Amino acid sequence: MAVQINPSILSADFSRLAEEAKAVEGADWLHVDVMDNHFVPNLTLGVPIVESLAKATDTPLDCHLMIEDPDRWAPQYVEAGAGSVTFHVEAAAAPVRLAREIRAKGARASMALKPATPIEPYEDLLPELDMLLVMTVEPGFGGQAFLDIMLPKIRRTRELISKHGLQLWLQVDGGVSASTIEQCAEAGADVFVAGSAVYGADDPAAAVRLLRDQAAAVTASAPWACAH
Ligand SMILES: O=C(CO)[C@@H](O)[C@H](O)COP(=O)(O)O
Repeated sequence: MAVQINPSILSADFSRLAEEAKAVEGADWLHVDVMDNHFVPNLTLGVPIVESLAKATDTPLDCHLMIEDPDRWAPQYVEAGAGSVTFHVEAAAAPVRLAREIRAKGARASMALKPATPIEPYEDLLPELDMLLVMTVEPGFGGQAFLDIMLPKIRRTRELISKHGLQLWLQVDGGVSASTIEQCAEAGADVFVAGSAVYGADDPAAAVRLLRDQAAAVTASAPWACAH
């Protein structure tokens, strides 16, 4: 599979999470935004809800931890049933140890960069990861405008992945929609988180398919595209 679409449940109706998860079955992963009101100025959900969601859907969970002290909490999200756990490098005390622990527990390890965090200092960490997330908005809220000044960072990250011959996925998150997904794909992203563009659509499952088709059309000719 060359591209993946991960609907973000931040834009879903939290009183009907199980139904909202089922509404996007067919998506590659369900993106779960965990916020603690410290690392970001918003509060969402935690381990018990992830545990319930994992039982309510067959779609694997991609948990994005926008929290302080991910070194302590990330392993608990793996135990709760997440198939992929993303921690922020700005918050992690020991990112290499944490990535190894997530992998050892059986999940994919992923690291996120806020918009002002460059990728270059972390080049040597890339082999420790299964996915790198380049935020295309300031983390904390859905429905924000896509930051197109992140496109060069996506491009540079793709170049580093190719330079090292790695298979890790490159995810973008924030303001991803039918208007912006092609630019992200052209820059080298292959995993796309979309909240309002999916859950704001009349037919969320159809929105996922359309976004996937748009991105796939771009990456089909990309030299870095490969089977995951
Ligand atoms: O992590 C975040 C926001 O911090 C995202 O996952 C948003 O939930 C994406 O929502 P849209 O920008 O697609 O509406």
